[in-house]
Amino acid sequence: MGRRANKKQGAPLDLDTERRTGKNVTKQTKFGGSRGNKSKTGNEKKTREIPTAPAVSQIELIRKRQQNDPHQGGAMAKKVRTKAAPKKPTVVDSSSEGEGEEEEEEEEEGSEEVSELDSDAEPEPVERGSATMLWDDVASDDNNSDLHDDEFSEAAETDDDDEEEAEDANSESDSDDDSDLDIEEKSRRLERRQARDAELAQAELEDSQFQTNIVDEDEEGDKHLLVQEDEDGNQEELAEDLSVVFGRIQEVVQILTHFKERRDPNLARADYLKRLLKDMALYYGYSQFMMDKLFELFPVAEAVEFFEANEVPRPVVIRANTLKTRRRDLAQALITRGVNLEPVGKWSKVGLQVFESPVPVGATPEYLAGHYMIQAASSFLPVMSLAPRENEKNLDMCAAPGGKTTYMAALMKNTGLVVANDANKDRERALVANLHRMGVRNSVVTNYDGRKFPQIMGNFDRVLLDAPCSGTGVISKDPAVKVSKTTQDFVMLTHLQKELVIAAIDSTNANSKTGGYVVYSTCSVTVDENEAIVDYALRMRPNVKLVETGLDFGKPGMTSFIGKQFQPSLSLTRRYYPHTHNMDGFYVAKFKKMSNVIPKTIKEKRREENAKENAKENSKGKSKA
Ligand SMILES: C[S@@+](CC[C@H](N)C(=O)[O-])C[C@H]1O[C@@H](n2cnc3c(N)ncnc32)[C@H](O)[C@@H]1O
Repeated sequence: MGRRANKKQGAPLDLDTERRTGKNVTKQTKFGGSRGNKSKTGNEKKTREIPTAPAVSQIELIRKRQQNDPHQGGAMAKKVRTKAAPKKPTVVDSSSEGEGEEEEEEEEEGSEEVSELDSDAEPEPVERGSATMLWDDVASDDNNSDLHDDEFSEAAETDDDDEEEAEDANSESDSDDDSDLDIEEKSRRLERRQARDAELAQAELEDSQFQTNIVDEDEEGDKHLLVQEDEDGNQEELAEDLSVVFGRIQEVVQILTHFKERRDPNLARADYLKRLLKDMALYYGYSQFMMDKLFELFPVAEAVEFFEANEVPRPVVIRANTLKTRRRDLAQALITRGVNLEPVGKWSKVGLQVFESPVPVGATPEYLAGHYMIQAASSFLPVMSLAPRENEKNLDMCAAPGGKTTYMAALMKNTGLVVANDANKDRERALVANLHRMGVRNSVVTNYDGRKFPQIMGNFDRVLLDAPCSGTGVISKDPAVKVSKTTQDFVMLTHLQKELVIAAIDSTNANSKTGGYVVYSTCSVTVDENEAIVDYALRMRPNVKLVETGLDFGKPGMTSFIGKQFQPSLSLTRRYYPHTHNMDGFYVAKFKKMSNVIPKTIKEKRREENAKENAKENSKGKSKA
């Protein structure tokens, strides 16, 4: 305890410190910090060093392998990706919230299976990255594995030529015997050469469009854009060296950051951005839709930091259950078991960050006795903002599996009432189990659609709406978000979020002596699920206003975004990011309800005025007639 001096204020231990100390729960992925470093060293030269011919031959060899053995070919493609994908963390716990965590462990096994390229036998990959490794893979089939990197490329380059020369020699010696065959053979060879030349020319053309200022433009043979079409006409970039892609990402980021000085005058900003977004989607494994959507939230350089941070697991944090223990006592008990931990930050009196544990954190006697909840640090924030008080009647509208309900109950010291509602019965099993384990006695579990709540039960002192969301803040936990979300998902989710926030406001009692507050939160970083929803609520319910969240860190909410203008008070809301706060991406907004009367919205007023006007016009018309 107390060994760590260099912490980011407020947030759990920052990534750099963890890298330095090597202590963690947030194990470094090969491509986390080290990925950047590797690419930095290799980057400046790499684009010049990788010669064209081997790269193209490489694709041919892969194709040959795919033709010979489809499974092998598929595995190869996966291997390249696996190399780029971060390794999953070894999970040290399995809480009742831990379904996902089990999956993580399984995924880790899965990724090990295809991850031959990560094995100990891997040659020094730095200079040529996975292109070299692919070569290695191919070369090893030919018992050439003892060649070093440069030899790989040269050998590869000459292999084809040698083959052709040998073919030439053979066919020449045969020519005396059979000149017809000779002509046919020569024409076939010519065709093969032409095809190869065309491929080279195509690669050169594509690449030349993205010569950057950093790369020596006099250098030729800089062929790292190996985009091809597969049989279905899809762009296939699997054979591209991902470390080269990363190098190019860094170059383009540099250019975009110092655009005037470094740009190629023939290329517009939009050209660089298009290339960057495509490269980042490929490198980090996002659908283009999700990459575009998340990228637009940040300035260019910060966007890269965000996507990098999503490749690194967040710290494991536990919350001491003050209904049963004190944080100090809990820490002592766990330290006795060999758990390495310390307070999560000055901002919380109940959080502990776990660095190492010889036992699964979700199976200690203290866990089973309900002395703590395994809970992401970001997940403390909406409850802290809600600040429920003793003897209040409060609602947790979307409560399962209960991380926040149990915290609310603890802050209320098991007094008053917490209605813990969720629309999903299955998820409520975990909620009920957690309430029991944590010794919560002031809660009632309900199973309603939150949108119906004002008709079912109202007059709450405080309402927490931890809304269902796309999960773009928790990509390190659930990488499926990178590819699984579509425009339609966002349309449906934001519609639901709007209805829920209105229901949450309408369920709150503005005349509450102690409260009258609503907290809206999501584990997403998109503006449409956050500021846009809160702005909608302010417009539809002028009887609420935004107030300070009471959280002393976090970035202010956005007041405008890509042509959309939000109310200025949106800056009172708070955003949290993995790359800034080393916690899951999160959003918190706090409303104070001023009146139980819902004033008419501007639209409604206009509609009424129009209706009156129309009625007048109609009656005038009738009297004339
Ligand atoms: C972000 S999770 C809540 C996490 C929870 N607050 C916690 O801290 O453990 C969102 C929850 O909303 C629930 N949900 C989705 N649609 C709902 C609706 N219309 N009404 C009520 N709950 C809903 C989901 O079942 C899910 O459990």
